[in-house]
Amino acid sequence: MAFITRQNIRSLSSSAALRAAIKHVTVIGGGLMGAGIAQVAASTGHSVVLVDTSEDILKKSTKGIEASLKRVAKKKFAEKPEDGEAFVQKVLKNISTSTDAVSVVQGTDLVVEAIVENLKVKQDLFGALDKAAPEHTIFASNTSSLPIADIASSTARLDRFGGLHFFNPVPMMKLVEVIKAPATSQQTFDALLEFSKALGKHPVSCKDTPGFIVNRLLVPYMLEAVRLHERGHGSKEDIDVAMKLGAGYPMGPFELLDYVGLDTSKFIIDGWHEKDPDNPLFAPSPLLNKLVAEGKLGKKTGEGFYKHK
Ligand SMILES: CCCCCCCCCCCCC[C@H](O)CC(=O)SCCNC(=O)CCNC(=O)[C@H](O)C(C)(C)COP(=O)(O)OP(=O)(O)OC[C@H]1O[C@@H](n2cnc3c(N)ncnc32)[C@H](O)[C@@H]1OP(=O)(O)O
Ligand SMILES: NC(=O)c1ccc[n+]([C@@H]2O[C@H](COP(=O)([O-])OP(=O)(O)OC[C@H]3O[C@@H](n4cnc5c(N)ncnc54)[C@H](O)[C@@H]3O)[C@@H](O)[C@H]2O)c1
Repeated sequence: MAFITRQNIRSLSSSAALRAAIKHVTVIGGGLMGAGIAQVAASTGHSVVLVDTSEDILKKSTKGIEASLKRVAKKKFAEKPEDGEAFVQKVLKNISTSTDAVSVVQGTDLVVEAIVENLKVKQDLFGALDKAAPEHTIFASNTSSLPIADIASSTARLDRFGGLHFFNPVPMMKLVEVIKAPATSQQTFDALLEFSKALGKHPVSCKDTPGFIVNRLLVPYMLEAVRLHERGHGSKEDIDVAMKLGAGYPMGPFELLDYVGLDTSKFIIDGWHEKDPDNPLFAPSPLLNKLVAEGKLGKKTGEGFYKHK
């Protein structure tokens, strides 16, 4: 049985206030991840502004969100398709779009950044947003591989900055890694945990260490798969089948690389190579570099390791 103390009441009311606080969410980057995060936040009753660099990209993001919502609705409202259509329209109404991040963050409780995996670009973005966003606004990055503390260093709100690492495809994947950097306040961390739960996700707590939990284990595995293939010790098809049928993974490593995006994969591996140049695991992959140079970025461009419809 828990005793009610003044401190308990204070922390209960502050966590209730935090829960109530995150209503307006700005998602920056309308690509694979940002569109998914915006969709899930809007589906759970948040008011969302999705930001990208052009109207054309935002139109594509909105079309993708609508298609994904229709897949969700088809399952959820199998018996009553008209309720499914109403659900799709209601969720879409919760999302607006903009190309002006600085002006939209003026009315937001939480910024979730999901732009290109490049430290300088992320720092520049957050540096500009920091000057425009209200005091209470929490900043979070969906980075796969960069230290949260390094991204946050371009702002003056280190205590209100954390990591929210979602998984692809966001509407289907239940996990969110919530990252507490050394300067992230407990209140911010709790608010991010609560927000993840409000999205219907399962949060796990992570320290700000390379790759957090999942990518610390997943990236070396993916790297070894590419090396195995480059050494001529297995075709990509056989490696994929082996990991699906032998290890029970839903996708093989080459299918997953195409799904994640080869550009994003290259950013991750190049960044780790730059930090740890003597580690042979992180050495550049001629095969990956060739595909990226040819614009074959995986599922999103129609071709990567495989051709996609
Ligand atoms: C040497 C140099 C090499 C470089 C290496 C560098 C490595 C770097 C790589 C690290 C990348 C890290 C990236 C990131 O930080 C972390 C990640 O996100 S890792 C990715 C995690 N994701 C996965 O592992 C996904 C695995 N796949 C799956 O779980 C499934 O395949 C799937 C995607 C859910 C799809 O399921 P399938 O059964 O295969 O296919 P279906 O099409 O039948 O779908 C099933 C079911 O799901 C519904 N659905 C699927 N997608 C969506 C969607 N986007 N929106 C809505 N609904 C969706 C679909 O409708 C089906 O529903 P049903 O018909 O069953 O009712
Ligand atoms: N792809 C994955 O599986 C995956 C999974 C988890 C995390 N992540 C991380 O999420 C982030 C985004 O990855 P993604 O796969 O969605 O990339 P993506 O290339 O699909 O989308 C990135 C989007 O950001 C936009 N953008 C770039 N700079 C911008 C800026 N300054 N302002 C506004 N928009 C900008 C681009 O136009 C693009 O639409 C990366 O940090 C990545 O590491 C990716």
